[in-house]
Amino acid sequence: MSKIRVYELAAKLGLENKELLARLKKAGVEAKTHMSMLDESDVQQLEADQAPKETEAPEIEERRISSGIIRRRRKEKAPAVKKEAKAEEKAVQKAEAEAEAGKAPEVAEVPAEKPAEPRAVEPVSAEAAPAAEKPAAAKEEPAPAEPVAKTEAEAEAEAEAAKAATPEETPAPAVEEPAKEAAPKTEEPGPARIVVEEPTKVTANRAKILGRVELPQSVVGTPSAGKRDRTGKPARPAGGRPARQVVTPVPAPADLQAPGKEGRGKKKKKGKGADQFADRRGDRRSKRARMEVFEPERGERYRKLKKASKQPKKTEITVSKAIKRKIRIADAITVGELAKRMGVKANDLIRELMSMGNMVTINHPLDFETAEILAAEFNYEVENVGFDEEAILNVEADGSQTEDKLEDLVERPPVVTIMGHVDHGKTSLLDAIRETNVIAGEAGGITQHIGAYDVELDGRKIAFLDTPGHEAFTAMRARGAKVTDIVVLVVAADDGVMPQTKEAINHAKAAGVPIVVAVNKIDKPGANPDKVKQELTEFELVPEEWGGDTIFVEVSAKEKINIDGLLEMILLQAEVLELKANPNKRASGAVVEARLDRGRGPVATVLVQAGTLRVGDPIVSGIHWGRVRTMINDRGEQLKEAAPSTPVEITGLSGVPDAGDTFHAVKDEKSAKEVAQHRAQKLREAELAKTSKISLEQLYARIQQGDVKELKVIIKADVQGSVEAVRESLLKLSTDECRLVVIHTAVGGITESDISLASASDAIVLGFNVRPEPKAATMAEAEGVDIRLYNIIYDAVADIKNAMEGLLAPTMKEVELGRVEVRETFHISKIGTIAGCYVLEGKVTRNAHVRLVRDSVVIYEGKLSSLKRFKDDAREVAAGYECGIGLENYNDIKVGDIIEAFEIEEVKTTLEG
Ligand SMILES: Nc1nc2c(ncn2[C@@H]2O[C@H](COP(=O)(O)OP(=O)(O)OP(=O)(O)O)[C@@H](O)[C@H]2O)c(=O)[nH]1
Repeated sequence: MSKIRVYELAAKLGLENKELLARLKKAGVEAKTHMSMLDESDVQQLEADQAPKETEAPEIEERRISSGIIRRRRKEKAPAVKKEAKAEEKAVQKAEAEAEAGKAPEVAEVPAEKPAEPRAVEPVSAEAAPAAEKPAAAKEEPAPAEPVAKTEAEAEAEAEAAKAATPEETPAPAVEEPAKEAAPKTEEPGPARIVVEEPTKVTANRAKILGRVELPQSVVGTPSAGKRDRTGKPARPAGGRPARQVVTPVPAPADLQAPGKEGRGKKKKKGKGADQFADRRGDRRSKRARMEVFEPERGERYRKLKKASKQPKKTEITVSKAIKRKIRIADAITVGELAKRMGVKANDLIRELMSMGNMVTINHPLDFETAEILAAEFNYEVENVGFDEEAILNVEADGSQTEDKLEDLVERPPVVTIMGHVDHGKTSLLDAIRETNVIAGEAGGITQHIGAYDVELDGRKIAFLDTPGHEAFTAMRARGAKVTDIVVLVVAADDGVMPQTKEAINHAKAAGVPIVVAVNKIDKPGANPDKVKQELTEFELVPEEWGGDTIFVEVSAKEKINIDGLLEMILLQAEVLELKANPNKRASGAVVEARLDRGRGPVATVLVQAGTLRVGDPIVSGIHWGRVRTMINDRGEQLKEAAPSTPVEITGLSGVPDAGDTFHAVKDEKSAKEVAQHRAQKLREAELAKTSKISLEQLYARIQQGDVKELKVIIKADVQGSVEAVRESLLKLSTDECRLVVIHTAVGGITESDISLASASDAIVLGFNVRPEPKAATMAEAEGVDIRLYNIIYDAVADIKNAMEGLLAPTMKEVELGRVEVRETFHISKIGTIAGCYVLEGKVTRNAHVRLVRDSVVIYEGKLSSLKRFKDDAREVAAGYECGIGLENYNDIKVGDIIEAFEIEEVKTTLEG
């Protein structure tokens, strides 16, 4: 090498340009910048200058920590490296001393470098190795690339310390392994894999060297030291410096830890969170590294443990605490939700429910009781935290008023509904009453038709509901309102008892409301009140003069004859009923009718049944709530308050409630809103649940549960004879467990009125050779009313008997295909009558079963003999098309008849509720 630039040399020596420049300057070599050129002589001069200093440089602070452990701290940076190296030699020194002889020449080659020059670590020490072995028996494996301190002087100087240290070191064979690893690494550093510290000599003892890795850390305590620590690798020269191959006597663990702590402390001060973590991580790693070095067994254990902890845990079946086994539900819960809360499979719940006789799906809502029983099976408890509406409304659980103290009760006017057959004079009678008995002192108010009104007779009031007819009456009852105290049954004296008269009687009886009979139109020439009385005895309405207890009043609505007499009798009946209410509490009652007024918003006519309603009262009705804004009566008078049995029209509700909804005045608007919202929620749930009314399928289960003590039946048939025959047969089926009660019978198709009665009374409807009117069928479906249609009385009786015994066989269910109207008929000789039809809805198929219905009565049931579209045979004809239909063996088809097409499907009886 002839010439070299400063930076090249610096790189070669692993020094900073600056540092090298400084050294050069010191050595008297002129070099200005890193680009300056140096001669060989310059370099030698530099080396010469450095060499002697080396020996002095090492300045080590030594402290004996415990027997055999000496902590050394380097005081200066650069030179320290060498010092340590030398200092550490202890273990080696002897070896060195001897080895020197052999080594010297080698080292001599590079004497100039010694001053601090790193040296390419080459397979140098082949020779050194054996030498090293000698001194420290424990230290085998002379590191080939080992840099070693060589200077004799040093070696000697340290010999002493070394001796002291050796005994300790030797016994640590574990150190050897890491040492091996360390070795190659030392080679890597720096561009010029230099390592050797000049003054030192090659030592064999590199096994320990590995451990030394720690020492520099402790000594330097710089961040870079921390890093080294973390990787667990041997020290790497920071900034490209050669690693210091320092052999320390066995580093004391305490000593080792200290630097780590220090480092951490420093970082904390810097306040760098991320660093802290990194540091901690590093610390942990170094700890492990140490563990591996010093406690291999423990390290192994640690690894195993770690491995074990990573393995996925096996699922353990745990039994939750008692408190967790309590499920809080609000009134109802679906099967799926309950399963989820209990942490069991929904299928298991469904299986359990099936074993309890309930066929349900995952979305089936369970009421509190069922949920409670079910949960108990799984060791869970169910708590009903449902919204306590009753408490807010101050009513009993069944919706009735809470018991008032006797002294609080005062007499209240009766509430009357007028019923009767069409045209028997209901409206006329209502008008007559109203006109003749206006409340005294009325100051010319304009009559308002608010759906109810009250009249006064001798200071005693009577409230009349303005919507005559049993349909409205029962509709209200079906909604839960028990409004009417007395039914006035209007029967035209010239007409007598008619079908609707009968219906009205049955509806009133089903509601348990007493009847006052008004025999109307007595002014008519053909009037025969006695005939009416006679006819009514059939219905257990026997006049008092004939020994019965029914009040009969003969009136003429048209001529206003005996209207007061009727009122008198109504009041008399009311007295018997001892109608009382407590006016001194928050009002409650029923909605008689309601509508949306363009100007005033929702308007409702309510009948106060208890308490006193005042303007400004917060109220809730159905799913609506609000505050009473205005209150008027049927005479258009503004009222401030309304006492029991007063019908008033109010505004202020948030929406239009339904007729028959109850209303309650509550403490404040907030409560009103809460109740309304809760009801809306329940309504949605009910929609989902669609709990049906009683049906034959569930009759047995319900009898068993004690739910059903009597089965109410409505019988409709094509002829009176059938009605009677069925009634007789059914009544004989009554048992101790379940009594059969026929609440209504009539000839004719099944009407909406029948369905509404069945719905209100939880009855089933039996039809013999009759069909439900289309609207009635829809209503029955909506209300969940069970309609059973038969052709043969025996079948009906057998079905009910079996149902009561839980033996209801699979039943044949009709699947309706379509309805066809007969619009024309043609008689074709030899073939018979062909009906020209129009398919109203659904479809009719060639193989369908059909039923010919005339006025809701089944005239024929059988099969089609032909189905044609124009002249062609058709397999099916859909709604909106015309077709020609012939019926098998039946020709008496008439225009206006309805042909119902259906298929028969067998349905297994289920116990699903
Ligand atoms: N002669 C006579 N006719 C009466 C009497 N009451 C009602 N009418 C007549 O009977 C017919 C029917 O009377 P409404 O009051 O409409 O009978 P309704 O029962 O209300 O009839 P619907 O509303 O159709 O159910 C009317 O033409 C009345 O004028 C009465 O006391 N005497």
